[in-house]
Amino acid sequence: MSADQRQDIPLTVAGRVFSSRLLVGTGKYRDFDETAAAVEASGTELVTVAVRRTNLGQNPDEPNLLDALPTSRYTILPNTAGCYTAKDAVRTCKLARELLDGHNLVKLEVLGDDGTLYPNVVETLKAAETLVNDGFDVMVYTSDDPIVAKELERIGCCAVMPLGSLIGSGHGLLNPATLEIILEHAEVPILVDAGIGTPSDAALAMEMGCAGVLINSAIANARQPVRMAHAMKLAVEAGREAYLAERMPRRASASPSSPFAGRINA
Ligand SMILES: CC(=O)[C@@H](O)[C@H](O)COP(=O)(O)O
Repeated sequence: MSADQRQDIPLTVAGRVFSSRLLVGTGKYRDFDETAAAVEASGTELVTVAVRRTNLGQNPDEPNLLDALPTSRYTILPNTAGCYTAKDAVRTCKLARELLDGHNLVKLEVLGDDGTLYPNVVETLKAAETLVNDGFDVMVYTSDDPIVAKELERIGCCAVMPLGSLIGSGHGLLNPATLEIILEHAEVPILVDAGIGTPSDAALAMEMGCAGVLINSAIANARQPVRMAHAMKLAVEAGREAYLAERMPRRASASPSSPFAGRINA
């Protein structure tokens, strides 16, 4: 391997090493059995859970997601879905830390409104700073603004997660140009979070050099979620391989597959 070839180092987030680059959300499934089957088929090791919507032991009389997704097998990534202020998001992360015995890896998302679920970057920056200062390892959902992404990195977030498109929209990567700028300047892992609709979207994000992708709706809302989870696994792996292999250059003109020189009867 020549020195300038891309190296296949595993995904590392805040010192934790993961062999899968696919992160999976746990909302929108029919029940915990379907969640567990899809999560298994995805090959993920990192599963995100909305603390405000999912029972992780807060309600002892109801089914606990951690029985379906044991922490011995999966790293749980509590997220602050449903929080619209920095204050709420920080409180939710502290609750998660208590429920999960001091676990400090969280996914911060502070939303702007119900209609778009677009991140409120002002509140996100505030919450990120508070959480980092309080010892949390913060993976942060944000807009695809390169300046905001860099600022979140400066604050000390361990991974930055720009949206591909709106949460649950399935529109894929609507703005690859800004994602490219974020990737060019990043010194922490960049993972696309939200909007992936189909495996080709996930593969494209990986081909561009994203460290991983987080997918919920495209798997849970597929007609066959378990099958789609497997398809997403393959797409993320293929996209990563393509990134490492480095694609051919795009050319303005045609280039014959077999050379003209030495043609029979030329
Ligand atoms: C599950 C999660 O944490 C969210 O960030 C979001 O739901 C992911 O987006 P999609 O549902 O569009 O994949």
